[in-house]
Amino acid sequence: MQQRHTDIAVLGAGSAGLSAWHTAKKYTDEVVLVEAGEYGTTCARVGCMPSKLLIAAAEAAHRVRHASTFGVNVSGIDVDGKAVMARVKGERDRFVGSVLKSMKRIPESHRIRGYARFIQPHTLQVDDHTQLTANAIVIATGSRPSWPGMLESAGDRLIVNDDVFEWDTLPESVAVFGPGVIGLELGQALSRLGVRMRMFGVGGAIGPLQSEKVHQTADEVFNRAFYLDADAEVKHIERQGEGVAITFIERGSGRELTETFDYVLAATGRKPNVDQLDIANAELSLNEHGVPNFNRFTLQCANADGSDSHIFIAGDANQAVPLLHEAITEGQIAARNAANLENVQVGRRNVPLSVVFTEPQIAMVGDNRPALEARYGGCDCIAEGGVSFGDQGRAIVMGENHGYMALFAEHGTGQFLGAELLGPQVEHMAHLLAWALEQKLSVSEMLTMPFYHPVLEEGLRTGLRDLNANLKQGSAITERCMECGPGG
Ligand SMILES: Cc1cc2nc3c(=O)[nH]c(=O)nc-3n(C[C@H](O)[C@H](O)[C@H](O)COP(=O)(O)OP(=O)(O)OC[C@H]3O[C@@H](n4cnc5c(N)ncnc54)[C@H](O)[C@@H]3O)c2cc1C
Ligand SMILES: NC(=O)c1ccc[n+]([C@@H]2O[C@H](COP(=O)([O-])OP(=O)(O)OC[C@H]3O[C@@H](n4cnc5c(N)ncnc54)[C@H](O)[C@@H]3O)[C@@H](O)[C@H]2O)c1
Repeated sequence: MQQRHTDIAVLGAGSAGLSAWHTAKKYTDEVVLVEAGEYGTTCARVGCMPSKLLIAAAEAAHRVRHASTFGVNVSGIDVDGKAVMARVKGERDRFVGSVLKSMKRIPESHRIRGYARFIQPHTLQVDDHTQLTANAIVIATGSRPSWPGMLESAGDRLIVNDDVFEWDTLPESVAVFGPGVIGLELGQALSRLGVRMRMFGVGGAIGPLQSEKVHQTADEVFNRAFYLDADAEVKHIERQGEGVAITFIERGSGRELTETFDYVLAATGRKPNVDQLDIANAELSLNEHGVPNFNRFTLQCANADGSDSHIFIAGDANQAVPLLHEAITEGQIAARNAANLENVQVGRRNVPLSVVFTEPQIAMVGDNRPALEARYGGCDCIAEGGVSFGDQGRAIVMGENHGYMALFAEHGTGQFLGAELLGPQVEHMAHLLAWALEQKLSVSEMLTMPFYHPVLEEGLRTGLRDLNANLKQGSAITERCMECGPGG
């Protein structure tokens, strides 16, 4: 057994762990990165990048299929599943390759391969070959898919996102459980690629949406494209022959149907990889899910006795905001503080921003409505405005005029607070709004910004004008912004 000591041990060479390692290295030469699995990160191997590659193929198929909307007739469309998956995997390998290349910047002497577990608060066992003690530790072990027991009846046909990106070709059919972020992105992509797909949820949730109006619009728009029952009644799941038979009550008709699918894709959430760390030996204060309690601004964990720990937790492992850009920021903050235990500082956190790459896209900026209600404690301080993309000029031009945006601001100050967007390419608008929120702009200040014509952002201007009117800081909109250009 090798005995080793280091200033800082970083557990997990994912996006959070890598950003932690590089930050820590600025403060000390004694930083060890421990990785249990393959190098390459979840984002590049089975997350952000391969999912966007599959979506890109699906968009191509969708464009061709709907070219006749523009008077362009394409005879026949043939989705070559093998070619689709070959490109997904080929480009995915390129992204993984660039991560692997960047790993070379981390000397071998700073890396340990193996699964880390706590023996004591400062001591880790890595597989059965190394005992590592560290002055400070950054847990950056990520998360993994989780699913309810009922899906286990699908046997070897139960799959998760990781499995999709190993396919050599597309299957005939998939039942997706979980209309969350992963389910919506992958389910819609598969459907557009010609895979027979039904999507089942519980409790009615669709992605991260909270605004009733946006949620309702999403339910309608997605259901025009594919079968989505966000509050499904699934009676029975059984592994049968070459697939899985699912008995459910069909939305709309109310009929009990039994349909067979090649696979059941579990997209029912992810759980942080802290349950197999022997975390009890770290003597930390844990929440009801067994995840260490930590400070969101310092990433420092709390000891069981309430004092500050030498352990930090970053990225999906802490379950707070499981997004790539947050994982990187958290890795930096955690490592900076792990290297300065006597002078732990609050790190700068950006305003919440997330995008779901469906079509129409979903984007969330700032706190959502329930979070704002909680913050303002029912003081009637929040104004809401909104606009449909239904008759937005550029969206009509593109043949993508569906969706709705809800915008929030503070009464009195007129300060912009956040938004829920469902619409064409709202990823870009969401960035503008996040930047405006970072700058603490008021709605009237945002309205003084330039808006080109004809662009989707003119729809945003209409929404902001509606919000401004509801703030009682501007004139009410009686009709769309025709003086700003047609279809604004
Ligand atoms: C399908 C999918 C699509 C996504 N799309 C997006 C997107 O479009 N945009 C976005 O912002 N986010 C997206 N995400 C989320 C994003 O991928 C994650 O937030 C991000 O990858 C988390 O990084 P991480 O470093 O916390 O975890 P990871 O990259 O998973 O790294 C954790 C590492 O820790 C290792 N490890 C675990 N336990 C141990 C141990 N005990 N000892 C040593 N090593 C250990 C693991 O092997 C792993 O390498 C997506 C996720 C999925 C699954
Ligand atoms: N575009 C992006 O940024 C992106 C893409 C993919 C993933 N991610 C990240 O990964 C995280 C995890 O994504 P996810 O989709 O696994 O989780 P999620 O929490 O977004 O969605 C899980 C969904 O499963 C549903 N569900 C739970 N139990 C169910 C059951 N028994 N039957 C049917 N449905 C059930 C939930 O109601 C929810 O809608 C996201 O929160 C996000 O942070 C981000």
